[in-house]
Amino acid sequence: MGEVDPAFIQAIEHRPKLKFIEAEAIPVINLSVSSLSDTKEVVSQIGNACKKWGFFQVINHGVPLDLREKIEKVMKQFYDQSLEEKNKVKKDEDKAMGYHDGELTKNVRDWKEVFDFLLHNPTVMPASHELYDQELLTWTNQWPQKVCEEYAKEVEKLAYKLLELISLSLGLSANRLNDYFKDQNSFVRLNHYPTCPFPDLALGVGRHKDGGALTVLSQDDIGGLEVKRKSDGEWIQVKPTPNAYIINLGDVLQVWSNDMYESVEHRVAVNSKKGRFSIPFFFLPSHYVTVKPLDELVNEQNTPKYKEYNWGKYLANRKSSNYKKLGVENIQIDHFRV
Ligand SMILES: O=C(O)CCC(=O)C(=O)O
Ligand SMILES: [Fe+2]
Repeated sequence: MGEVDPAFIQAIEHRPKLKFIEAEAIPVINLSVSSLSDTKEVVSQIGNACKKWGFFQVINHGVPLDLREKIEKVMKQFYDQSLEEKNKVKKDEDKAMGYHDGELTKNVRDWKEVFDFLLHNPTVMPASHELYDQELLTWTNQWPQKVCEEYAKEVEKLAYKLLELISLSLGLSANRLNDYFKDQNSFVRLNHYPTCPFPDLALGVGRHKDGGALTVLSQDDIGGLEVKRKSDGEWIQVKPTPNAYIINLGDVLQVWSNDMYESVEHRVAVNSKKGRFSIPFFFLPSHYVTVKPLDELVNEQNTPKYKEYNWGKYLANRKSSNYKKLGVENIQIDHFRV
């Protein structure tokens, strides 16, 4: 990744900013509750953060710190290997999970390398994104490491806790959304953003919205994640908070909530001095789930704003654009707007 390869260059309007305005920080929410009134307060903070930002951070989240440190160590060891070694567990159009260093976001290459692994190994998925094709297949993990499995299970617990709090914040019962995750496609990504000689031209991950329900992200102390502020479209840095998790809502929650909450655009800036690591857990429904605005949240005045769609097909469609440069934009939730 040494030379200035034009494949990495962002269009001028999407290049990272060199100067940031002083901005109000993304809310930090303390999840440790000891009473019903504490829970109510947390639910209200989460609801407000979901409406205002689509992003928040959580502390006292219950994921053991030593496990997080262990997976960070394993991740660094993995990326320290030669490209030849890493390519032994490469993912491609047939193998959905594994290593890759050539992913694209919106047809521009990202300055990053990734390693993906499933929470549930194996996981059932549609064989293709074509709606007529009913064939299913299984996704499986490569390079299984015990610590990866343990970490994913702990973050899954946090994801359910957040799902329940979000559900309450929408005025629903705590477990209203849980059944959609019975055979979930959730996976963890180990992101490495190497130092970049032209950080003013490239991005670690180009602007995008996460397609799933929720993302539970651990970042190191380098910084680089930027969120598009809903009020004015400014890019705001998410300053690292030690041991916190960053939570953002994905397209599925936007649709379920019928736009009460939105999946907000974000991107990752890189830098020329230090590499950065981050670990998102993408909390994704089961492949057969039909995503549509929840019946409880629509009525005659507030009619459904989205057509229903099949989650597995949506995911398969997104995956198919990760490596190939397409002549068209890849699938976006706005394509399902009524
Ligand atoms: O590395 C980060 O901070 C965010 C990564 C991200 O947005 C993603 O992988 O979807
Ligand atoms: Fe993302």
